[in-house]
Amino acid sequence: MSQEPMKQTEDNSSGNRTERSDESSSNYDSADRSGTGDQIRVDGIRKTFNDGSVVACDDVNIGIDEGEFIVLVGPSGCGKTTTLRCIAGLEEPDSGSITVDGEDITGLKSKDRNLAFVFQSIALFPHMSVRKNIRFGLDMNTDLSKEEKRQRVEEVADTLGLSAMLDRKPSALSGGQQQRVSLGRAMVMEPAAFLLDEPFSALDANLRDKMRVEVKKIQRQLNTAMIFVTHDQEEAMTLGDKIVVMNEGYVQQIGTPYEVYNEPENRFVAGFIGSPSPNLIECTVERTADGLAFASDFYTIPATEKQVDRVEGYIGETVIYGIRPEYLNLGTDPGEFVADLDVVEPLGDRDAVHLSANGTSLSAVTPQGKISKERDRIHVDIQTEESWLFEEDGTRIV
Ligand SMILES: Nc1ncnc2c1ncn2[C@@H]1O[C@H](COP(=O)(O)OP(=O)(O)OP(=O)(O)O)[C@@H](O)[C@H]1O
Repeated sequence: MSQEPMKQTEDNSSGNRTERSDESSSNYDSADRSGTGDQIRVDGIRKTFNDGSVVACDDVNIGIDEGEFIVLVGPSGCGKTTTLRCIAGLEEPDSGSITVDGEDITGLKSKDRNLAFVFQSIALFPHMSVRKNIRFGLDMNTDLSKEEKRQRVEEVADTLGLSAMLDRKPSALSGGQQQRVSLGRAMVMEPAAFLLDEPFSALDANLRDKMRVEVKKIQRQLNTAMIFVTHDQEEAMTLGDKIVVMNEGYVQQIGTPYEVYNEPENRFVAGFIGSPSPNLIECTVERTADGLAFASDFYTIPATEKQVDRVEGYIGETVIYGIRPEYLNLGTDPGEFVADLDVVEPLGDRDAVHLSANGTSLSAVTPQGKISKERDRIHVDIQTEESWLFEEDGTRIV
């Protein structure tokens, strides 16, 4: 999707406004955020590489409550890992600050931050037992007594279901068990927060699903904040209490999974979250005998009451009409328009139905088996109340 990156301008987890990045300054006001009670605050982080020619992330503002599960999600290269590494102290930001429990930790070394980083690759010590692997950070960074360390390791092993495996070497564990040991190494340090960078990317799909549930359960149990990076929007939706959607270095929206799914603040978020992707249809705003409508290549979609008020000023202009696949009703007779049936793709309990209407590709989702693959033309209705409208540059209108 060709689109200018947009930057977040107002941190409000239920709805951030966005503006185009070519506008020079952000109206973000850190004073607005004082007293938010966030345990961790990322304020205005910018990080560039190669003498400033690569902007990895910019103007990143995130507040994380105690015990909150935050997921940074976005396409490859959008700046998620760099943001996480700045929080961890593995990269030094060009500007901005990071605060934990009210203390500015921006200048602290990684080891002094009391944050535990769990990497993409598992990286256990192969010659050490599970027990020693888990205890490693305590041996290196604390002067706890032997008994205190034993107790902590055993508690963590118990939480992770590793008690029976403490004397095994990592090679005698499955991939999922190894990943749990690496989580155990972080947990034993009792950090203020866990930072996880695509920790399940090396696991097969089934195990990844299981680990997601486990990590979420463990996080609930510990009630410790977690900042989790993934490029997988489905993983973000299942794990996050709050999701931070990033693109081209900028935060696009921060919200709960339902907020980013139901009320995307710009065209990028609309297109990135949800599978199959929503229909984003180019239309011209027109005045009709009945009011206002959006003329596409295949159908003139009437504006809803809510939309009429907002699009008066757009008559004659191009807008993007967004509608999720589940809000196209198929097989209604007579239907608002007719489309060609291209492919029916079984998803399990539902089918994704791919259509074309006068050259425009559309997707719908129907209950399993509702639409026969044998049909070639199909009537379609749009549940217009569920639609979004964007300006051509991607800014949400209504
Ligand atoms: N050490 C570095 N030197 C130069 N450029 C870098 C460096 N680290 C990251 N970048 C660049 O910064 C941008 C953001 O990278 P980053 O790794 O943060 O993205 P990401 O969203 O985590 O991507 P992925 O999902 O592929 O890991 C990319 O263009 C990347 O090439």
